[in-house]
Amino acid sequence: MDGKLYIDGQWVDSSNGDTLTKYNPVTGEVIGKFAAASRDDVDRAFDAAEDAFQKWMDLGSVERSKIIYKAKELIEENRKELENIIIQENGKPVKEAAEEVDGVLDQMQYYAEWARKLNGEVVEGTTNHRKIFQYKVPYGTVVALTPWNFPAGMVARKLAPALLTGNTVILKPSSDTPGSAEWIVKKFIQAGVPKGALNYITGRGSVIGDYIVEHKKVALITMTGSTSTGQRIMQKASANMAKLMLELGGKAPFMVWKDADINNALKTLLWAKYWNAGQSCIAAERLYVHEDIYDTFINKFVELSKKIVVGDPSRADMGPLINTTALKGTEEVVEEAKESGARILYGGSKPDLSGPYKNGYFFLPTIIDNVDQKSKIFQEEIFAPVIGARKVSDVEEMYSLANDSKYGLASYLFTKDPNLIFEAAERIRFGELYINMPGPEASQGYHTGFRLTGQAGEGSRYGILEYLKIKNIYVDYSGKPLQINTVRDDLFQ
Ligand SMILES: NC(=O)C1=CN([C@@H]2O[C@H](COP(=O)(O)OP(=O)(O)OC[C@H]3O[C@@H](n4cnc5c(N)ncnc54)[C@H](OP(=O)(O)O)[C@@H]3O)[C@@H](O)[C@H]2O)C=CC1
Ligand SMILES: O=C(O)[C@H](O)CO
Repeated sequence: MDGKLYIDGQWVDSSNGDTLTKYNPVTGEVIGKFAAASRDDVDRAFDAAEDAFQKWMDLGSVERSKIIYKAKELIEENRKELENIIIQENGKPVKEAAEEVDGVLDQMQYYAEWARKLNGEVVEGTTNHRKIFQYKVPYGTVVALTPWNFPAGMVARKLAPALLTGNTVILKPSSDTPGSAEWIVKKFIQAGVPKGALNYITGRGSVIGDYIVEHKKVALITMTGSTSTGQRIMQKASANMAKLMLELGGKAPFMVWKDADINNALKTLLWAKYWNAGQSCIAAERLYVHEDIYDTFINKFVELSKKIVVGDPSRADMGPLINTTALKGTEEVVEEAKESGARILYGGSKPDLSGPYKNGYFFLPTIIDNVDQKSKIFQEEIFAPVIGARKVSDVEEMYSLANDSKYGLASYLFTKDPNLIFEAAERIRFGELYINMPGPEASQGYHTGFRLTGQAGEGSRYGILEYLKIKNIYVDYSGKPLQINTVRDDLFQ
């Protein structure tokens, strides 16, 4: 990581020389420093994005897609470098880092394929010689704010569609993971994105974030992160009525009915809970199991969770939490659960690791039983390898508990009953329901949520259309004198 900003085609330090420090979550050691952008840097990035817009839009989607395909090729050729950065700055185990890069490539391919397929419509006007041309046009300058949990995947998911559709971009990644974003930006530049069309700035959201999202030149803000930050962005963005795409918190219910294929359900739960150490917006956060199979299912889940290997990324099944704040927050939630009478069936603390991993931000897989539906464990996004469990006895109870959440992104159901499958599809109020299968969301699916999970969505035709506005051009080509009822014709005689 060079730790510089990329503004108007130049790699530069922050104009006031300020920097931030990045730590390795596996060892707690310093990885390096990176620039903390000033307001002046932000202004210059917006000016550059605005200046580059017309030319970038005029290039056309086919030429823009060639650049995205090229960037994809460059990422693929050098993918090990990106995997290593993800491992170092996020702490992901080797296999998860490789999987994330697969996802990056898939998204680049998917979005590039949309070139020349995003056409507007010609609509009939009030007479046969009048038409309304509904153009699909880019918004202008897109601000992309990305999180640390998928530090490369989220960057690709925002850059590729924003650029393909002809918008110019200012990317600001999480201060916990600037390295992956910087590396990907370099590949886009190498692939031919012209100066100003893509700008990259770093700096603490709490310091520079308001200034960015309130900026008078922002047209669209796409952000993935916490609901509280999303709400703040929404307030601030109202200053300029920027279009918002906000992918925020989740609290996925994982429902296991009495007729479920237990092994498939357990395998999926191991993934849905421990993938990225529970730090994903689609992570299983609440386990509702039918009473007839509850004890068997939970006991097996505890036994399997004990076998999850943490520590050395080259052999671990699960990595650490992202930083000390996340670790402390998780410890507090578990303590609170204990005090409220819940039972810790397994985990509940840091693992006992030695050597370089001793100071890493690891937390054991943690399963908590006897959890009250109204408790923090069942209501707040925990974002850690911690899950609360509860018995259910009938379907109404299951739907009502599952839907009882302020978040509404992903949900899971395991059953062999076709009636239950179709009924759940109607009754579950979540943007995604995974039935008898694991996630994550596909590039061709629309990743969106109900309630406090946010606004708009990403992926699929619906997601890419979020980056385009509809402009209406009304034309009369009859060549005849106009008849306007409220304007007297005799004025023209
Ligand atoms: N839905 C999801 O996938 C994610 C959910 N989360 C949830 O959020 C919690 C906290 O994580 P955290 O990293 O603090 O998430 P944030 O929501 O604070 O950060 C997400 C992104 O927004 C930026 N940001 C922060 N504050 C502002 C602001 N005022 N204006 C503009 N941009 C801002 C961040 O930059 P910076 O890093 O510099 O603050 C980062 O790039 C997690 O524990 C988890 O519960 C987090 C990440 C992803
Ligand atoms: O935000 C997330 O956590 C990703 O979309 C993975 O599902």
